[in-house]
Amino acid sequence: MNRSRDVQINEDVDFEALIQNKQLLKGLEQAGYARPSPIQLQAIPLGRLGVDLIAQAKSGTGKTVVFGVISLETVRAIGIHPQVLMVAPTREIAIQIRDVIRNLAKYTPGIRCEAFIGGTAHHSNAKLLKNCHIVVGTPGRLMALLHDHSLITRDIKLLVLDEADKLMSEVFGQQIQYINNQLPKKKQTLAFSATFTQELLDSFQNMMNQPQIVRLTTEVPELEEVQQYCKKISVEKQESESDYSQKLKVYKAKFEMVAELLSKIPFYQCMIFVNSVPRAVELSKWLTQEGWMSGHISGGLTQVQRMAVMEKMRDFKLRVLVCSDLIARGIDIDRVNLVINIDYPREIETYMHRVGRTGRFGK
Ligand SMILES: Nc1ncnc2c1ncn2[C@@H]1O[C@H](COP(=O)(O)OP(=O)(O)OP(=O)(O)O)[C@@H](O)[C@H]1O
Repeated sequence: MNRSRDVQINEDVDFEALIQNKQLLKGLEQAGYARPSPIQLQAIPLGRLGVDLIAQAKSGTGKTVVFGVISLETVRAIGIHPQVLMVAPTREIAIQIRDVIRNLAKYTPGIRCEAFIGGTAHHSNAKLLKNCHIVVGTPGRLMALLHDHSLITRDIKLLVLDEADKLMSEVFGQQIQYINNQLPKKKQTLAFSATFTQELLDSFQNMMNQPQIVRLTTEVPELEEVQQYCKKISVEKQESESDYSQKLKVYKAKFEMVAELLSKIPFYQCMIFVNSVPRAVELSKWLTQEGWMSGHISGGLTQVQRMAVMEKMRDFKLRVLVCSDLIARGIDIDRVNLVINIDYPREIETYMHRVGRTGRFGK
């Protein structure tokens, strides 16, 4: 398969040149990873040295494998308390990371990785934490587990922050500081992001020790093989018409345009981003009536419902997923080759994340 330059390296290097651990190499091979991507080539050797690291690379270029490999090189299948803590901003990303780590660790006996997320039973977490070497979690749940002392941190040697720009933003920043304060001072910290700003760098000042920075793009990190188009929709406004009724008309016109695009563009799976949750629900229902295998996901659903929708999408039981920005980041669904934004996102970065749900690993 032809992949874009985003994920190709010029050097004649394979994973064996970066990693000695045979079991991990077998895990990588079984997962279908033959050669490292540019971010993997640069960040894995640095991370293995034990230094603090901030790594930035475009969406879908393999950042999870970077911290997956470094973590599996760090943990030992001994002791009953966690040794690695990974934090992700959404429950869906946390579950996805857990699955990638388990896959990579398939041939590494005795290593356990579990996800701890909000919306699931808290009481069963303490049991899961026993003998769990790699903990992946969302900030709120991790804080709760620290509060009630079920998450014992004394053996933690590595902290990973995925989607670090989001984790260090106003929404989660204080929670991350709190979590970090509960961890041993002597540990390695790795942070990953598709975007990079001076603000992000500053936010790590009191959390990292002279971090190494691996930054693969200095411009807007757009994906090379993803073609982007824009379609303007205009609806005439009657003089007596209210803004609300005009808005409804615009949405109706957008829905019809979506149906037209889905019929005209050949695609395997599509993600449609909508700013308003009620509109997302409405669009998904309407598309189902129109004969598309469609579902919707947003923070308005229960965790069980959210997981069921994601599973259906991954199992190809849905072709179209109408989404809020809940899953604009980090979600990796191989077959998604069409993304539609029916509203402009509120921030440029969000646009980039939404678009990055396709073209995964240079496809
Ligand atoms: N060396 C490799 N060879 C082939 N495929 C790979 C390799 N590394 C990662 N992948 C695949 O690339 C896809 C994207 O990886 P990943 O989700 O880690 O990207 P990311 O950089 O974290 O993206 P985002 O910024 O959107 O979170 C995954 O499907 C993964 O299986």
